[in-house]
Amino acid sequence: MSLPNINPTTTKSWKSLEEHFKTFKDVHMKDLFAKDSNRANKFTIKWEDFYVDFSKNRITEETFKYLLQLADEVKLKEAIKSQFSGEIINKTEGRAVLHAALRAPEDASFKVDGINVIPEVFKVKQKIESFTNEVVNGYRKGFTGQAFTDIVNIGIGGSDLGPAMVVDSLKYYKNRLTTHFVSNVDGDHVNGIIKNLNPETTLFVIVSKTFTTQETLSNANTIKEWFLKSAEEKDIAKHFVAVSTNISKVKAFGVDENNVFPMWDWVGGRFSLWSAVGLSISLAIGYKNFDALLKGANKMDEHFKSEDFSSNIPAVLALISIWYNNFFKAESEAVIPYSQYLNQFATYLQQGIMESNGKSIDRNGNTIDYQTGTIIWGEPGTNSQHAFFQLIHQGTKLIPADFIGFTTSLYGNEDHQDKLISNFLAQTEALLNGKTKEEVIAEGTDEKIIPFKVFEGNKPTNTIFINKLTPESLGKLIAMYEHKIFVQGIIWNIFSYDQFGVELGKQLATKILQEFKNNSNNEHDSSTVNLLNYYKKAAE
Ligand SMILES: O=P(O)(O)OC[C@H]1O[C@H](O)[C@H](O)[C@@H](O)[C@@H]1O
Repeated sequence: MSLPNINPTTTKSWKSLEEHFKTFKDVHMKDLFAKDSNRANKFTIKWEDFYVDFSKNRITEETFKYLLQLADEVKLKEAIKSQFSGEIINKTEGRAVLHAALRAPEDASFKVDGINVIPEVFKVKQKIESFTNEVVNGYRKGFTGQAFTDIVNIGIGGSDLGPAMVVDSLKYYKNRLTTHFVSNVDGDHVNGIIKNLNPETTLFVIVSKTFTTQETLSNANTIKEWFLKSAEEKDIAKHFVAVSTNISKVKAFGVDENNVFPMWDWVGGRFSLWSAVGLSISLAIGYKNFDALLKGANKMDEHFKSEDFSSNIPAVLALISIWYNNFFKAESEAVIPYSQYLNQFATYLQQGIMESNGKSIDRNGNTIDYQTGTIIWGEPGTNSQHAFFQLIHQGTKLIPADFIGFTTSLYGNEDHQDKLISNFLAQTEALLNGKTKEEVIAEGTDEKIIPFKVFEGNKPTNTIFINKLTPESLGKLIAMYEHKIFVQGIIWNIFSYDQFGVELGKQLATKILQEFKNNSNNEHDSSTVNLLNYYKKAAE
């Protein structure tokens, strides 16, 4: 079996969707709701502690039927099987894509080159667990015999965004340790963090799948130098641990062999928080909570693998997004969590979604003539209501949005929770219905400003209502978006698991850095030459 290779625009369902779309331009969702009192029930999926209402979309049963046909025609079922069976679906890098194996139960089997990887996964999980317990309980000590108080995760991209987002999102569950994240090569980032730290009680977790990333190695070296101002070389073993596939480079850096947490090339960086890359998560909230996060993701994996596409949450969300991206030509999508703790969620998703599906070459190596990768952005409600919601409500662009909310608040403050959720519900209602000219007039509005107060409505949203923000529900939510990414990559017929687009800038930066060092000049365009000279002069 190999990954299907079908240009979506050549399918029957795509043609049906094109025709169907022509009849759809003037359809207002308000009328669809008026016509069918059962619409909300028809377009809602209830699963475990998730309530996913996708009825506030510009779709009818006919649209949904064609979208589901599209999933069949591009052979989505087969593609899911290919992924879960450990096939080399990341063809351009010659790798399997098995982040789902990281959260599978011990009796599962995920084979890479005929070998089940689960025993190896569990060996590392056990190492994460015992290491976490030793640090959290204060048994593992620093070079002056004190327990650790602070953890610093040094990594970037997938080695930073996932752990940073989860630690922040689950801070309600945090233990006595304080976790920091250093990612940017901007020296102000690392210096700003270490200046407040005590080297005697700080544990550094260097996370880099390749252990060649400029930012991470620079930050790790800067921290090592700072550490050695108060400690000796032999103390490094007590304070530095590393997560990587590149064991020899880790050792060369000075990390003790026992402090290396391996990962595997069948885990993509942006899908790696479930591996030892999530060590900082485990340290911050305890292993049990980390494991619950994994269990949640595993439940979503099972749902995605086995559920019919018509009630399969990631598949449905992916298909609806295709409808807007490829037919309505929507340029971006917003993710609006009604939880301040999910502040970093959209930033995290940006890497997952845009690094995976920001591709313009299909699986045959040909240039694509349809739109792929959605642009993703967002901020928590209610803050975002007071910032960019104006444009979603009354701007010229169509911005489909996912609204994510929790029925129960963590601290149980009902007054705030009712206010939060009334906003959560009111916004999607307002985006759906808008406000007509007649309604504006009826409010006694001054005639001169009537047009400015009209809301067209008809703005699509998905409501993802979850019982409570817990490690398990967050695991489900993240995995939901991971699978949405997969489905869209399959439909667009692209390779979602490489990221060659980030290489060129890195190569040129290395060249320019060399020029700074040698005080030499390579050939550049005139703009870059001017900028280089401007910087050199300023830095003199
Ligand atoms: O974990 P590392 O090997 O240090 O890589 C960190 C990041 O850098 C690269 O530029 C990739 O674009 C990311 O996908 C990756 O997560």
